[in-house]
Amino acid sequence: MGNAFSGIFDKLWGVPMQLRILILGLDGAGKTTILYRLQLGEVVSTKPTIGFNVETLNYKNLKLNVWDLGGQTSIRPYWRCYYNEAASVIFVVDSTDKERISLAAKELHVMLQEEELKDAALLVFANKQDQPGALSVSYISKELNLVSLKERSWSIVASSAIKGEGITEGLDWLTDVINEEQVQTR
Ligand SMILES: Nc1nc2c(ncn2[C@@H]2O[C@H](COP(=O)(O)OP(=O)(O)OP(=O)(O)O)[C@@H](O)[C@H]2O)c(=O)[nH]1
Ligand SMILES: [Mg+2]
Repeated sequence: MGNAFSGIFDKLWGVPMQLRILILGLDGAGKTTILYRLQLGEVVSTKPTIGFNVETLNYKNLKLNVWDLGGQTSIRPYWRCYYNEAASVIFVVDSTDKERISLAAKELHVMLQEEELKDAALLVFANKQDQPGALSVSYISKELNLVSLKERSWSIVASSAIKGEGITEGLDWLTDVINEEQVQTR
């Protein structure tokens, strides 16, 4: 993990660090809602994303370039165009979408096999927890086979982008991991 982070940090030495974070996941999972919840602290009304949204967030001591990519089937092949130098991936799961949890798992593992993402920390949001019957974090964790990720820093956090729950907790974990890596590479 050290090399990728050291590359990112070396380039930015002495200036506010900018880190590329990707938000990925199937269509309708809540990626855009999470991005603007993070940036504006409120719920925005969204349309399916064709292409991407990118916003810069100042979070703690970090400057984050957060890329929210469209998740529709026809757009997913373009995710790879954004992998270069991504410090981490936020993968959003719609916890009410029981039919597509295995598809979400497949897309996650295909994505994680990419060489460019081998050092990227992974934060999974089990989103839409405000909905009745939402799948639990432990169920989603098993379905996504997260325990198989031996060489990667990962965490899964229950969230509701609508209610604003879990989002800060997840980002705190992510920025802590990034900061730890920074210390290790100094
Ligand atoms: N109940 C509930 N609805 C949510 C939550 N997060 C997002 N939504 C709703 O889910 C729908 C899709 O949200 P988006 O943020 O547009 O989803 P997306 O992942 O960006 O979808 P694509 O752009 O198509 O990939 C919207 O109607 C949101 O309001 C949540 O935590 N709870
Ligand atoms: Mg979107």
